[in-house]
Amino acid sequence: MGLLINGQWQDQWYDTEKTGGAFQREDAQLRNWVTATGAAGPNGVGGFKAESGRYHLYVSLACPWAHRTLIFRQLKQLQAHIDVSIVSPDMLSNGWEFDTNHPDKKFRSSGDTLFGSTCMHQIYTRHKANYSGRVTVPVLWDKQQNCIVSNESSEIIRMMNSAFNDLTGNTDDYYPADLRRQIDGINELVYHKINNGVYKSGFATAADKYEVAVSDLFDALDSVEAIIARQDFLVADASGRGVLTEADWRLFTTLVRFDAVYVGHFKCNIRRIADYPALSDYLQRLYQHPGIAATVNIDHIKRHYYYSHDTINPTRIVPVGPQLAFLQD
Ligand SMILES: N[C@@H](CCC(=O)N[C@@H](CS)C(=O)NCC(=O)O)C(=O)O
Repeated sequence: MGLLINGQWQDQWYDTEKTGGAFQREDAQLRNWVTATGAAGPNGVGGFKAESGRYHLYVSLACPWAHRTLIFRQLKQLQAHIDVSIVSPDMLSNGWEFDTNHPDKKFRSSGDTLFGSTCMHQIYTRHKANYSGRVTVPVLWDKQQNCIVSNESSEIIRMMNSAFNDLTGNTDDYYPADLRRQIDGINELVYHKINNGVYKSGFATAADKYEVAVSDLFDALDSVEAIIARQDFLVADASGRGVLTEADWRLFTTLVRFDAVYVGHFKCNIRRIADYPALSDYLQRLYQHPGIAATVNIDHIKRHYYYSHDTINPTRIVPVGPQLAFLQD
C-alpha cells in the first residue's frame, strides 16, 4: 500500500502519527461530473457528457466505496454503457494491481481491460504524469479525454443515478428531490460513524482513538437498527413509509462486510450485525434486491482485508468463517 508523490510510487502505510493514532481519510482529489448535457456538475469542470461506451469504471470487489458504484451500475442498467475493470483483492507494496495469473482463480483480476496496466497507480499517472496522492478505487475514466473524471464514489453514484437516464430509459431515482434533506442527514451519520467508522476503529494505532471510534460506531448502529425496526428503509416519505434510496445502498456496503471482516479484523466486536434483528432482515432484503447479489464477492472481501493489511494481521491467514445468513437463505 502506498501513494504517488510527483508521479513516483512510494510504498507507505497510513501515517497516524500526526493525529495521535487516529485514522484520517483524505478527501478525493478528482471531482468532475458526468452530466446529461456535458455541463459542469455541482463541482469541477464541464465537458463530460453522458454517452454510451465513453466511460470506464475501475473497481475493487473488496472495497465498500467502489461497491457503491457497482450497485448503481446494476440498479440503473448501465452495464452495456459503462464497462469495468476489477483489480486483484491483494493490495500489497504496489497498491492495487491487475494480476490475471493468480494461482487461485477466484482471486484473479479482470486485468485492466482498457490499457493493460499492471498497477492502478499507472491509471493515475496516465491521467497526470506528476500526480501526487493516494491511489484509490473507484475511478471513473473518460476514454474520450483520456483522463479521470472522478475518484469519489459518493459523486459517481449521483451521476449514475440521473445523468444516463435518456440513454437507458431507467428513471428510478435514489436521490429524489423531496427526500434529499433526510438522505443527506442519514448519510452524514452513516458515513462518519459507520462507513468510515469501521476504518477509524481498524486503522487506529492508539487504544483511546480506537475506543472512541468503536463506541461511536455501535451507537450509530443502534440508531439505524431503531429506524429499520419501524420502517423498511432509512428514509421515509410524508406518510411514514420507508423509501429505498441511496442512503440504504451506502449503508449496505458496510453491513455486508461487517460480520465477515470488520468484527474480527477491525475489532468492531461489541455486537455483530447478526445480533441486530431489524438490520439482519434489512441486509438480507437488500442483498436479495434484483442484481445486487452479483455485486457481492465475499471471497475478494475477506481476502483483501485479511491478506493485505499485514500491520493488523501479520500471518495473513484468512478466517474460514463465519457463516453468513444472508448468503444462505
Ligand atoms: N473517498 C473515496 C475513498 C475511496 C477509498 O479510500 N478506497 C480504498 C479502498 S477500500 C482505497 O483505494 N484505498 C487505497 C489507499 O488508501 O491507498 C471514495 O469514496 O471514493
